Amino acid sequence: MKTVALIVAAGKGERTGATLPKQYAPLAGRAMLAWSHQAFGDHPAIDEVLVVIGAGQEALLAAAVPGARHVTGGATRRESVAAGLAALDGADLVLVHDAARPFLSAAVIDRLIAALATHDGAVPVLPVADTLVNADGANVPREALRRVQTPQAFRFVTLAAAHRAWRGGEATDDAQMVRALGGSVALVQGDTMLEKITYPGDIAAAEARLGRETRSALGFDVHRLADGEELWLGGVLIPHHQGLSGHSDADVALHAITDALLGTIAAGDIGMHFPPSDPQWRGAESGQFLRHALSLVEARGGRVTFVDLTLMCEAPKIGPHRDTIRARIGELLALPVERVSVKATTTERLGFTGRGEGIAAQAIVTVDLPGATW
Ligand SMILES: Nc1ccn([C@@H]2O[C@H](COP(=O)(O)OP(=O)(O)OP(=O)(O)O)[C@@H](O)[C@H]2O)c(=O)n1
Ligand SMILES: C[C@](O)(CO)[C@H](O)COP(=O)(O)O
Repeated sequence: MKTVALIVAAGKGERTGATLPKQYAPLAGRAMLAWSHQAFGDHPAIDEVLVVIGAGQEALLAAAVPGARHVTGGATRRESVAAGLAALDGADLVLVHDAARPFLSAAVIDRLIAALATHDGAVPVLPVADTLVNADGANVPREALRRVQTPQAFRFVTLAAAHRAWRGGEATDDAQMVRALGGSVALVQGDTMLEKITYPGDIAAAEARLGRETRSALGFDVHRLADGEELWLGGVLIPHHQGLSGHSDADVALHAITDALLGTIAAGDIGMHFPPSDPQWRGAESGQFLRHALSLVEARGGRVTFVDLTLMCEAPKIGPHRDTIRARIGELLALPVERVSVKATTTERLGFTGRGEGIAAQAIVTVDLPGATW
């Protein structure tokens, strides 16, 4: 069973009033399209994601979702879906989704796919919460009405046939075409997070719906002191009769901060991203590891708000270098120096640090991230 997600992103987004098509506009730190693309990409039941873009939008797509598979769409949403379907070969199920509905949860995808066991199609819907009137002001009973969202899931052959057979003008969604051909379409529970971004102010409202969360994570590292090595701490070369040896320039402080930063987004550790076995990292400047971790956090719409570093050693004395180290860490993280704390302690001559065999570092990094959990 092959299940494909088709994201239609060929619109102009004219109702937002902005010149940049809305699907490429930044939303909580990344392009709107990237949110649903990742939601599909992360879902175990989705085998492939195809994006339908507007003519000439290749560069915008490459910046939003590097490497995304794509095809060029048409002048209307219906034509864009048809272009996407024509580009698919061998799909069993297809989920057609608006790039303009960025916050797609795995639960919605699950409900849609489950409903296809008994129906030709399935759409997520929400009840109407407002009192409704028609344009003349007469009340319209709302109990029987639902608001229809996307993704809309179908058996591929049914949707392709519905598009081929459609003669009814501009359909506003795909489910009505399938119903017109006699297909059954299940209504499953939608999600308020899936609201479509259409008008000015909708992006700000979506970001507010998403909220923000604060996360803190810990990093810890140790390196051995050795003769004939340079001593780099926090990106600063410290004059000392010994230096640290090990991975890269063995800057134990930057390694601890890098691990903490990776920890805030559960992105593994420094060794995973920069394997010590890889000769290109021998003697390398550790600031680049920290900047890489920062770029991963920023790609998720996160920003660092505070760093607290503790160095554990008998010597050298850290006090005279504290402010230089703080300034360098602040520079690497684009963080005001007031948001970088550097502390040092001896271990009372106990253990390997106490015997002067090595230096240990511990860091806690706090970040502010979009509140999404998918
Ligand atoms: N020719 C079109 C028109 C729309 N869409 C996509 O269909 C979805 C829903 O359409 P809508 O919200 O109406 O987007 P736009 O057409 O871009 O908006 P506007 O009408 O304000 O220009 C969007 O993801 C949009 O990119 C598309 O792929 N091809
Ligand atoms: C497909 C859709 O999102 C379902 O609600 C909606 O019909 C798209 O409408 P638009 O006028 O193209 O924004």
